[in-house]
Amino acid sequence: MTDPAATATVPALLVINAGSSSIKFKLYRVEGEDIALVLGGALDGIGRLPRLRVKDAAGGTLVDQSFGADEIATATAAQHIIGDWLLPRVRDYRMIGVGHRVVHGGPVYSGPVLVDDTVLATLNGFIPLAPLHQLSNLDPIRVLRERRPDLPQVACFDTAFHRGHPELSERFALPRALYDEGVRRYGFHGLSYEYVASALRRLEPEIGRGRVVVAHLGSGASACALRDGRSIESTMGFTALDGLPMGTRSGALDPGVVLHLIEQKGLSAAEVGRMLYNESGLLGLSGISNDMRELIASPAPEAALAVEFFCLKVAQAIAALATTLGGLDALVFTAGIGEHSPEVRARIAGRLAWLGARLDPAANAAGAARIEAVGSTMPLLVIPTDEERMIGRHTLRVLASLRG
Ligand SMILES: Nc1ncnc2c1ncn2[C@@H]1O[C@H](COP(=O)(O)OP(=O)(O)O)[C@@H](O)[C@H]1O
Ligand SMILES: CC(=O)OP(=O)(O)O
Ligand SMILES: [Mg+2]
Repeated sequence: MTDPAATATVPALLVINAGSSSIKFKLYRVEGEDIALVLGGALDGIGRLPRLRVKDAAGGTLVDQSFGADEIATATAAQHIIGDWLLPRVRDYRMIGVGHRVVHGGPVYSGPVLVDDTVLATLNGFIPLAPLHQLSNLDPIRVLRERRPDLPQVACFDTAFHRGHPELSERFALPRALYDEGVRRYGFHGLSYEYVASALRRLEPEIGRGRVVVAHLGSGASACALRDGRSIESTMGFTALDGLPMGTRSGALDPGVVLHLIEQKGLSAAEVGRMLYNESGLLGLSGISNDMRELIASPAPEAALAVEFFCLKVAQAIAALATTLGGLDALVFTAGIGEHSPEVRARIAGRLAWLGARLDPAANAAGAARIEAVGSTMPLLVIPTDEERMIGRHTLRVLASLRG
């Protein structure tokens, strides 16, 4: 029998976006300098309600399978399930490499990089700066390096798009030496913002050249000021804890609270970390859920408070970023909440009415690409993000540069 791998000639690459409770993956066919989606899936609810869903490029379901919590209790177990499912599918292709989302590239990386031992060791050093993400991001790289050492792997960073921020956006008001040691505002969700900036350039080139704030509202949430498609400032800082309140993360906080928790309440650093990363945000405020859908549906006043708090902080952040930009030519919503919640978009836009933002309720409810009303001083847009496609594009470029 012929080994299909020996006959497979169509080049393809795999993209992995591994998070704390989910692993997303996409397989792309390489077509010259572009990539075309073959299939994409996610295994989420790891350790709770694991569910593997995979769709083909046309949106047809290839797999929708639920597992017991103890069947897929860890990210490693999830990787094995995905690997076993993918293996016979990727055999039809000539795999040229794998691209990964890595959340923290620290001060070292301002663009995607081919992974080798030195890169991996450097990225390991950033694990404490992104405790919810970095280890999960690096784990599949390590496993694949063992199983397929011949396959080039490319790390693409959430921080890279924000490198080159003006000094004012990068600094904390802390002693200067700390900045030199790397204690800076890095910013995250950069792959998402880079994708949105490229989509804006394609869909609305004039808007793309202007002063735009993009609100990436998902499990993690941040906002970014873009000028001419380049990042000028982000609400996230040294870590992905800063800025907006998130599903389980506090967002910006008076640092005195941290001192209080340690000095007066006797919490250890690990306990404070757990509180700020896992027990705060929408979950902490509501005491009910970290999921915006559940909070919007809930009649509990605590849920309503959490939703309103979130929307207020997002609107405040947008106004602050508009100040950095010296004006606002457009506002873009993206990621899970930004793309799918008309309610949240309406509340945020409502709080920005003083800036002249006006939503068209019907377009907003329909999730249209342009949701501003006639008379709005600025376009309001919904652009679905695609971190995986951005990773795929970067990966292809890095692999092409290797071939010279
Ligand atoms: N229809 C919706 N209404 C409100 N929130 C939603 C909706 N759909 C998804 N979400 C929110 O989006 C979040 C996930 O966003 P996503 O960008 O997929 O996050 P991540 O990729 O960081 O895990 C969920 O926690 C959920 O709260
Ligand atoms: C950096 C970050 O917060 O990522 P996510 O939204 O995927 O958790
Ligand atoms: Mg995300």
